[in-house]
Amino acid sequence: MQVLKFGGSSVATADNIKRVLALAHAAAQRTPTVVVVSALSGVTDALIDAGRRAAAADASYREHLQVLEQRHLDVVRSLLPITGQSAVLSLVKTYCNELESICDGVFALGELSARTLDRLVSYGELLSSRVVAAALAAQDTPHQWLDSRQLIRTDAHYGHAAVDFTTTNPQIQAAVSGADAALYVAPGFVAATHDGSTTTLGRGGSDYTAAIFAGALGAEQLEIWTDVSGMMTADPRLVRHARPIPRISYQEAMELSHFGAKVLYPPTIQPVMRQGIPLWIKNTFAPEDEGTLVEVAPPAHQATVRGLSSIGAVTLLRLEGGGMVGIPGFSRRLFAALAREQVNVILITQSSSEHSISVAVNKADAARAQQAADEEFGPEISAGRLDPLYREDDLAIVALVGEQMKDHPGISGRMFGALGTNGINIRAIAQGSSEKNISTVIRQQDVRKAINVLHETFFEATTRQVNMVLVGVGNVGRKLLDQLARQQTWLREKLRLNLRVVGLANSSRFVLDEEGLDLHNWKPALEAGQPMNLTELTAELLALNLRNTVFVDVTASADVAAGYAPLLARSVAVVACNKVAASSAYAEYARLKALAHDFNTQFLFETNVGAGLPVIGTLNDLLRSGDEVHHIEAVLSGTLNFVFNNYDGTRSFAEVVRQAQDEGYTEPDPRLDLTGVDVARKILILARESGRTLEMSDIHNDSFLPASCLEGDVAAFYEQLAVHEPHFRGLYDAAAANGQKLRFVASYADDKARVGLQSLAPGHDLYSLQGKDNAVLFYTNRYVEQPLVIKGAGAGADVTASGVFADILRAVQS
Ligand SMILES: NC(=O)c1ccc[n+]([C@@H]2O[C@H](COP(=O)([O-])OP(=O)(O)OC[C@H]3O[C@@H](n4cnc5c(N)ncnc54)[C@H](O)[C@@H]3O)[C@@H](O)[C@H]2O)c1
Ligand SMILES: N[C@@H](CCO)C(=O)O
Repeated sequence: MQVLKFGGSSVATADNIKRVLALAHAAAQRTPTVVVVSALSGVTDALIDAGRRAAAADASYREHLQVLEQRHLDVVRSLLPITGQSAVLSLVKTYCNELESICDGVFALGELSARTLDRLVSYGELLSSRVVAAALAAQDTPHQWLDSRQLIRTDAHYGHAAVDFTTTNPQIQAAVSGADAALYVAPGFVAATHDGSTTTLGRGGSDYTAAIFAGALGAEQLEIWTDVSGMMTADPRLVRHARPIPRISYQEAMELSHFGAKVLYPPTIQPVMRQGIPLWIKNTFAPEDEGTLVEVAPPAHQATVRGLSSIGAVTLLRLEGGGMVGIPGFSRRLFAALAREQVNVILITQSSSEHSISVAVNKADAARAQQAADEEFGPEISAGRLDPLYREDDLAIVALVGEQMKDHPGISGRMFGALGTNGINIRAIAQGSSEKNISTVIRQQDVRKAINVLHETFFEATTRQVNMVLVGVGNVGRKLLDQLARQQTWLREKLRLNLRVVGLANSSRFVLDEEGLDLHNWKPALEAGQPMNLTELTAELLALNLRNTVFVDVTASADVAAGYAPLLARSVAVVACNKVAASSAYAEYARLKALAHDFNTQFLFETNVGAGLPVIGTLNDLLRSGDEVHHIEAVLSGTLNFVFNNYDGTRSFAEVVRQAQDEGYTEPDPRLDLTGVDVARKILILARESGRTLEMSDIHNDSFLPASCLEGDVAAFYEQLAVHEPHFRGLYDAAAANGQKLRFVASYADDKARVGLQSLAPGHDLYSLQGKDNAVLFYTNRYVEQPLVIKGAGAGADVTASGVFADILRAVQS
């Protein structure tokens, strides 16, 4: 004996019912089968709506009932051959006439009682089960229609009646054992009181009907046929990679279904759990899919978290005040007051200080709950011993479910860590001591992000989505996009990162696309984007509320740098090769670092010094391991090193500078390189990263550039370089005469930093630098006689882009 239940979508149309017939027929070949059906999808709601209209003296209920009648007649006509239609067509009409009479009565009285409503909605299942039975008859499949109202006895709690199993079980057993059919069809949801008045078992109650039949008959299994392929690891409407859970315990299934996994009506579990009857959840539209098996003890599995669930539209109510500490009875009074108002409490937390109790309730119940509690505690509130009940709306509950969580340390740590690094604030936490469920209350608007982050953390060790916005698509930005495009597959396969660029901007346009831009063809999307406006870009990005988000600044713009703070404050990581922020006022640099720390995110700018060379990372490692930097000497300008390596008077100084710019070593404005400002910024950043509180004005800059080179624009600057050719030639000749080379050197020692041109002899550590190389010498407590040296290309779009790339990976992997 087995019981199969088909939900509303499985019987929504004639074609769907044909699938049900085939499945039922096949099942009955194997073993006697009871088929329980829901109403056609949408019918229960339509019946409630018709009843309410009638009660509100709105005569339009008649047209609504006609639509319902027509829908059922149409299904019969397309499902059955003409010869088999007449009996069931007249039955449908009879039922619909009864429905109309009930509604006419409601209309006349202007009142819809719970009892009448149950009577009204029972017709949904009566109709659908009769249609299915008639279709079986038409195809000569032996079967018997069972009237659940005569078999399932309940109390008179209309709308949510409680089953009297002592009477029900023998009635079901007698009805089935007395017949010799192999296939039975019964309406779900409906039952009756001892005196025959129709009741219903609560919304979703057809599952429960099926479980009651299965329990009474000691069925070998219960199958719930629906429109998804099992109970999913998370709501598939929220999580694209949600997948069916192959096996799950009754307890876990109950937790998940209580918490919003709508495929199973929670009471369903009880009758089958009592007898250990296996329960399958299967997909009518993909019967070959394995589905979910709910059983006593599913095999242990590596994923200790079995599923995730969420409930939206939650309100948190908090009773707080010194007056409740150590005094028994406050929680009893609170819960009694809520119970009197029929308020269902979804979650409870109380701090061990006993200073506050928080309860989560459905938003629809919140006003009643608040009033009930305020009335109950009126005297204490007036006396100032308790605060008025505090209410916070627009919240949701997100929960991890899994029986094995209790044996594994660190699950809640991973949960809170994953939510925290994504800027999701947890308002309350609840975990029962059985630890089957760890629940967090968060903002409603964070639910999608939270569920996805948690799904990735607990179910998708294989892929983590990273959402990146790149501002600046010049030399470095374009190279970075090339590198990302080339590495995307590798990142997915080796690092399990699905790195997507969801936003791009240059100085004129920006584009955001939640689905990710095509890295091989991003230009058309950017050109079709909106006019660049950083405030709008930031607002739109934050509104998308994507997980693992990184904002990458590859501009040289002070405006863009000024926009980091609001991003960090929402836990968006910032990766900058733009040096403006880290070299701005110390207070700003410190504020951004503190924001990153406080909001559990990253502010990384490795490429600010030495481009792709690991300079800042190495310095941080030295300090973290307890070393102390007391002296730095460095060549930090790729441009100036290139210029002084290539200038020997055979080509003009201006030509060599132009070549550096053409090859992509200079700043967008090359005067920043030639004046030494770019180098001053870099030594300032190194000093700060070494723990010193220096400002730009503390850096002594011995510029070698004649003052007139800075008057006017970049074109005028090149003209002035040409005018001052003898000056540059003089500098070169003086050094060459002594066998020396010109190097623009930055140094830091004794809390003082300076930058300037030096003429270095062959033995000097910085003498033999090639091309656009940089070199940094760190003298520390551990590197005393010989410095720690970092050396290599210090400018160039390719190396810089790879440094930015490394920072992005650091930001999302930390
Ligand atoms: N080139 C290198 O070797 C190197 C090395 C290290 C760091 N950097 C830094 O990289 C940054 C970019 O250098 P680049 O050579 O790619 O410059 P670039 O001039 O080629 O590109 C700059 C990009 O930024 C965009 N931009 C400018 N202002 C903007 C604004 N307000 N809003 C949006 N976009 C804006 C421009 O449209 C352009 O797409 C600079 O900060 C530079 O210091 C460069
Ligand atoms: N313009 C810079 C780029 C690297 O920061 C340089 O030449 O060093």
